[in-house]
Amino acid sequence: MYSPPFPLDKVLAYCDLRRPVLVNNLHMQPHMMDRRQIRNLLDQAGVPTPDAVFVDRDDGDVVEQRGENGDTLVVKNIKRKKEFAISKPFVEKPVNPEDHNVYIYYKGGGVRQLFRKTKNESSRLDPSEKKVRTTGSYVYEEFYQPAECADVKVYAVGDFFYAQSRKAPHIDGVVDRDPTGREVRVPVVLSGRELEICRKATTAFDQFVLGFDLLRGPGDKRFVIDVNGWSLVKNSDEYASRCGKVLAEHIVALLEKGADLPDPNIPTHNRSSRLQSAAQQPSSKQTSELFDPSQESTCVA
Ligand SMILES: O=P(O)(O)O[C@H]1[C@@H](OP(=O)(O)O)[C@H](OP(=O)(O)O)[C@@H](OP(=O)(O)OP(=O)(O)O)[C@H](OP(=O)(O)O)[C@H]1OP(=O)(O)O
Ligand SMILES: Nc1ncnc2c1ncn2[C@@H]1O[C@H](COP(=O)(O)OP(=O)(O)OP(=O)(O)O)[C@@H](O)[C@H]1O
Repeated sequence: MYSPPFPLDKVLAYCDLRRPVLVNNLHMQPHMMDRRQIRNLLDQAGVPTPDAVFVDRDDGDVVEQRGENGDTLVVKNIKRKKEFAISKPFVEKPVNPEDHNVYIYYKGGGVRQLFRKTKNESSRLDPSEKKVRTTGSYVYEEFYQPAECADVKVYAVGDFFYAQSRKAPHIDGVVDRDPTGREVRVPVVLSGRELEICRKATTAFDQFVLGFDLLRGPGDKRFVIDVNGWSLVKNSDEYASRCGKVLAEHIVALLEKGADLPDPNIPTHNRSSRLQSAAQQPSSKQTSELFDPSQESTCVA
């Protein structure tokens, strides 16, 4: 996943013009920068996700908490004539997926605040808080207690799905690390149904390499709760060798299909002038606005 200020528009324009071999569909990236769009894509693809309510304060949504402990959240928008409700326990996720300040609200009171790991801490409990955040836009999702208190992190490389579990950060907020300092992870064998869900998820985003989180809820409930974009496993030789093989085969297959690669026999400065003439063609108007050909050598590097 890219983060601002990475110039995605410029990169997309460059790829449209030069058509390099792309492992992942870059045009899906903008749709992966908003948790609402991510959920919509998953839902459309038939990937199970927890029930959710969206709060869009920029669009005039108003939030009320009802019941003794504010256990029911009601979202209203008079202009749009909409009213939705969700009851605790629920998870409050900022619409920006790069914002990892995800809060879990428990029935009767208490909030577990998750954040990007700092040393060995991943979350903190405020036992008395009952009110949701009053600024910003969020996805509110039903909370499911995970089987074995664990998240399942899935790393897809084509049709190869590697999964590992780790203690869910809301359990006690303490990151378990091995003697090398890596977070403790345990390889997971995915069931046939889980693999089917994984295939649907990668297809939904048209990504060859994709990381996402699977929640094993009560009974046979399975949900995709988070999509992280390009992500690779850091500490598994088994994964590394299979990932390398699958990726290499995929890239060779793409090359055999005939990608429009820059001709390595043309020096970069000549390629820049060729690019300039292409950029000046009327059909490339948008590209030429976004992409400065004098920067091509930098981009290629
Ligand atoms: O998916 P990736 O490979 O891009 O990695 C993500 C994130 O994975 P996620 O999105 O699946 O949660 C990692 O979290 P985990 O999977 O280890 O929990 C996180 O590691 P972390 O917090 O440092 O954890 P530790 O290594 O200290 O254990 C890492 O931060 P950096 O290594 O500091 O960059 C992030 O990279 P980025 O998004 O570029 O900031
Ligand atoms: N609906 C849910 N029910 C139960 N637990 C959930 C739910 N959604 C999220 N969680 C828990 O909260 C954690 C953080 O949620 P999520 O993965 O959506 O946020 P994130 O900040 O994008 O995380 P990441 O660091 O993986 O990018 C999950 O790893 C999981 O433990």
